[in-house]
Amino acid sequence: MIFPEDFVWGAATASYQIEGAVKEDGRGQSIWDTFSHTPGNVADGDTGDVACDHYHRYKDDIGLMRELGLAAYRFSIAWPRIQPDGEGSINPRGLAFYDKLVDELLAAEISPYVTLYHWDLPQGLEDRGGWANRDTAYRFADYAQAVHERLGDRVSDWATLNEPWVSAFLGYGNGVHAPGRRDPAYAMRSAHHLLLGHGLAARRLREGGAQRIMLVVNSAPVLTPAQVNDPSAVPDEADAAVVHRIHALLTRQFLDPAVYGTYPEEVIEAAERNGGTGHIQDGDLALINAPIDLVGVNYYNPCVVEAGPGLPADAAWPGSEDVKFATADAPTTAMGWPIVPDGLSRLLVRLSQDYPQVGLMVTENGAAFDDVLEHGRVHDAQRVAYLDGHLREVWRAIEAGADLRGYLVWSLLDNFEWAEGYRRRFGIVHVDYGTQTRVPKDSALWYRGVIGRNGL
Ligand SMILES: N=[N+]=NCCCCNC(=O)[C@@H]1[C@H]2[C@H](O)[C@@H](O)[C@H](O)[C@@H](CO)[C@@H]12
Repeated sequence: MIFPEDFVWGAATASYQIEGAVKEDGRGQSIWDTFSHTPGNVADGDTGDVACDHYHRYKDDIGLMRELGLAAYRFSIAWPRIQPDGEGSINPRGLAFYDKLVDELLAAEISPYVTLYHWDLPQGLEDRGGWANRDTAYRFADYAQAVHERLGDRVSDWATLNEPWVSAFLGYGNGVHAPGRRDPAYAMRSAHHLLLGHGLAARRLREGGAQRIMLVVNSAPVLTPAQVNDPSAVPDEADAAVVHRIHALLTRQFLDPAVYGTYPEEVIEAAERNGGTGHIQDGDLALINAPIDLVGVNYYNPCVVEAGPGLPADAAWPGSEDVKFATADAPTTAMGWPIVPDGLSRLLVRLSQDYPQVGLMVTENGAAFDDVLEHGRVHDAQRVAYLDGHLREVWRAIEAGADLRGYLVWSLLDNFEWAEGYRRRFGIVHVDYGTQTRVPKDSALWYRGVIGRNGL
């Protein structure tokens, strides 16, 4: 299986998950600093205070990327390093770090893919309502413009947001993520304001001459248990309705406004039942519908649903009250997520058909397994099998006509896995957090071969 000649092979990380140095060079506090330091929120009381110490080790990490033959590296910029309180003057030392990072990547002939927001909102903005406050969307656009003005001469690929669904519904809905708020109306408002921030920022980036702009979403094929292993299975009417609605709430809620400037009716209905639609102002959808070049797809597993009793009220997301989230008849990763490789090709083909105007890139795909470092090696055969299986599906989606531009494995390094802390390892490179020693796992060596052959 040989991929297109210009197919982009890379890896992805995020600022709060790898940088550490949370009080260095004028960095302000983020909602994840607050959340992780609040007892009970993160497994084992872990925080991102040190993480992979990437802030100090970025040159060596880029050397690792070069040895693996990566063509691209997706990283996020910590907004609190750029504007410690989320607005106003720019912190030159914060911006200088990313300036050096970009130059080091270019010197290693690695293309920088910048994510402007990967969940570490400045705490000052959260104190003023966070994403539930419409003004945050405008502050995000200001921040995006300031970063692009400094890096736009060397960075061609820009993602505005990473997974707005997670920011809104895990951050403001069920509180599993920062800022840990549990209010379905706030979640609906936050989803809209995140999208508004995307649209406003995308316009500023385009005005500044950005070459490629993308919105990165966590997405999944929404399937009934029978459909997981039998694509020809026909759901009954109740299950079909639930599948349609959850697809609208998980994926279309974000891609329809961004690509078409419309909301699915299921989103309006969910908002009407959770605080109303007063936050959706005339003209907002036109602002959100800023032209983008790509959709970044983060895929881990399918979303398996059937009609039935929903999650408990404090865990349900608006619109999912009568939805039973089912298990798939499939092996699982250390996160308990089902391993269903063809879910990726089914998703990519569906997105290419629903949004033919934009290209696609797999901006995250990977798995956590209970890795063991022994005699200086990590024989992570399960991760090799996971990546191999999913890459075969990426190839199949391309063969089926999807405009797939590249694949970025999640993640380059073991890192701070949000509410799971450091107990879950997604990296193709092992990190010993006590010594900060990096050891490429077998999956990294395997991935290097895939890149060298441009295929499987
Ligand atoms: N069932 N189930 N769940 C599917 C996943 C729920 C949404 N979480 C993600 O997609 C996060 C994405 C994030 O960008 C990255 O920062 C995270 O480290 C990875 C791994 O967690 C993934």
